[in-house]
Amino acid sequence: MTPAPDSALLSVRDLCVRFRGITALDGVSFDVHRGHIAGLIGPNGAGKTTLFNCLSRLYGYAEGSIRFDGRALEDAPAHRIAGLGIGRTFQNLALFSSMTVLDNIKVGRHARTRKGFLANALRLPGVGVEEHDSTRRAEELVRFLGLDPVADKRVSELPFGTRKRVELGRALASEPKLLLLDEPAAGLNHEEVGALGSLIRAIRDQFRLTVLLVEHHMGLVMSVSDRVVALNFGRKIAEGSPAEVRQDAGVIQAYLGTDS
Ligand SMILES: Nc1ncnc2c1ncn2[C@@H]1O[C@H](COP(=O)(O)OP(=O)(O)OP(=O)(O)O)[C@@H](O)[C@H]1O
Repeated sequence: MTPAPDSALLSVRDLCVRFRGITALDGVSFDVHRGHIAGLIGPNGAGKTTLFNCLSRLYGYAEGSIRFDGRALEDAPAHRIAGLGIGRTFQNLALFSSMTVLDNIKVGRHARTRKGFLANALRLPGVGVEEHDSTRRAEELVRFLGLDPVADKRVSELPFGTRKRVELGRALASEPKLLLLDEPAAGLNHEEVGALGSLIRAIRDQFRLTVLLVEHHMGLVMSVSDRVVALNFGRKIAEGSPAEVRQDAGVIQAYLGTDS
């Protein structure tokens, strides 16, 4: 049965993560609906990256559960996450800097192919058809992201903003149902942030995916998100439309860092 378009793709329930004495997440629950762009905000140390790391299975959690696309994420090891349909970008870019733009995007594709990265690298039998398909899909992404002029350039030669787009391409190449964006605006200039907002919406519409975005740039989060979840000291302090969360007294207080 095809799920209703507004049903939850991701359900986080009562999530708790502790690191030797620090409670990084303390009973966090929220849903992200299919086709939505959801923003996750909070001051430094609020627990946003910890939550992302739980979704990528890089961190385990002491209590709680995460359901993704109808299955418990606890059952999936970290190396299966991309294959399940969760793609991710990182605060510090995760790219092979001596490889070309096109090849970096193709690496992301290998989570989708049967033979995988190693078989392709070793040119084992049967990789030809998959290789052709991967190249074609990577080229489509290069065009979509406006990276054609630099497709054959090494990533190390490119400006930071362009490298961030390459990382988006790598994450999209695995055809995720859920795209996790970890501070995509960090290090970008004003114009680039404006273009990023339009790009995130275009990605959601073109690839019919769901986006969860951790971001400090309030202008970007509030303009692209359908829903916003706010964390502070590991707890959810607000959830709602961007307008509701922007006006929430607890959120304002958390950002101002004052009780007054
Ligand atoms: N691997 C770890 N070991 C110990 N403590 C950690 C670890 N990862 C996170 N923490 C702690 O958990 C809390 C939440 O950190 P987290 O990085 O998730 O916050 P954040 O909201 O992403 O912050 P920022 O916006 O600064 O990136 C912090 O107190 C942090 O020091």
